[in-house]
Amino acid sequence: MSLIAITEVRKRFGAVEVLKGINLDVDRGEVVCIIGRSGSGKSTLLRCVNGLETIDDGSIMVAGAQLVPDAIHLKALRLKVGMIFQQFNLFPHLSAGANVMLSQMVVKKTPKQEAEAMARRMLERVGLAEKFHAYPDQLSGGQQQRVAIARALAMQPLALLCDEITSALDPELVAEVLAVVRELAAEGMTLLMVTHEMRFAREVCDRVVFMHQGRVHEIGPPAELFDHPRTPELRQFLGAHG
Ligand SMILES: Nc1ncnc2c1ncn2[C@@H]1O[C@H](COP(=O)(O)OP(=O)(O)OP(=O)(O)O)[C@@H](O)[C@H]1O
Repeated sequence: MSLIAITEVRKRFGAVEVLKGINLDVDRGEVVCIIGRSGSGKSTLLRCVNGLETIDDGSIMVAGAQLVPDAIHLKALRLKVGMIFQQFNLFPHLSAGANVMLSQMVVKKTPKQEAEAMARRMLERVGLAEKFHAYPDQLSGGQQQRVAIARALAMQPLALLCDEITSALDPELVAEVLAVVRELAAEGMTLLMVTHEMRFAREVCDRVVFMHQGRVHEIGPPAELFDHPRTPELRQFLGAHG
């Protein structure tokens, strides 16, 4: 059974249908990258999987449970699925360690000592063991994003959703964040990522989804999509972003 099963999902904002019947299954341990032009619905799809947006039609199952948009189910969902955004969203008045501890203590009710031990382990995992007491404004953008990854990992999610997590970074800081994601992929973490990093998508992901105008336009292994695009829309997209 797939870890994430998206079936015939439709979503509209007012008169505009942004997702027009999306079908996508993500298996445990699979790394799936979503690519596509601005406005094709990539972020909206990820936000639907995390329950940040409700869907108008279709179904989303995570680990066998139907996504139901009420408070109790959303809390359970967020324990299963972590999300990392373009903006790091760290609390500026809290240290890196406290940022990683907070959601564990608030959402999972983890005791402080345990949350701190987990925060130390997760900061070490993203290469920031020595930054436990540093505040966000003392960290580079790449380091802040790695703290955000540590925070998501501390919740021990079954899958991580990543929405253009390197887009707000200076080019020289992109590699350190992608290196962390690469390690997570190698360790077997299930990842569903929207990315503009085509080289990363080619090297790391198992399957690529090309979204176009609210639909899955092409899907397959990276070598297939990047080297043998079947549709003019994907050829044109790759021509502009290759
Ligand atoms: N909350 C909202 N209210 C109204 N329209 C929205 C909302 N969120 C997204 N949209 C619209 O839905 C469409 C798809 O947006 P979405 O952000 O999912 O695209 P995207 O493929 O992720 O684009 P980008 O690469 O620029 O992030 C766009 O036309 C956008 O303007």
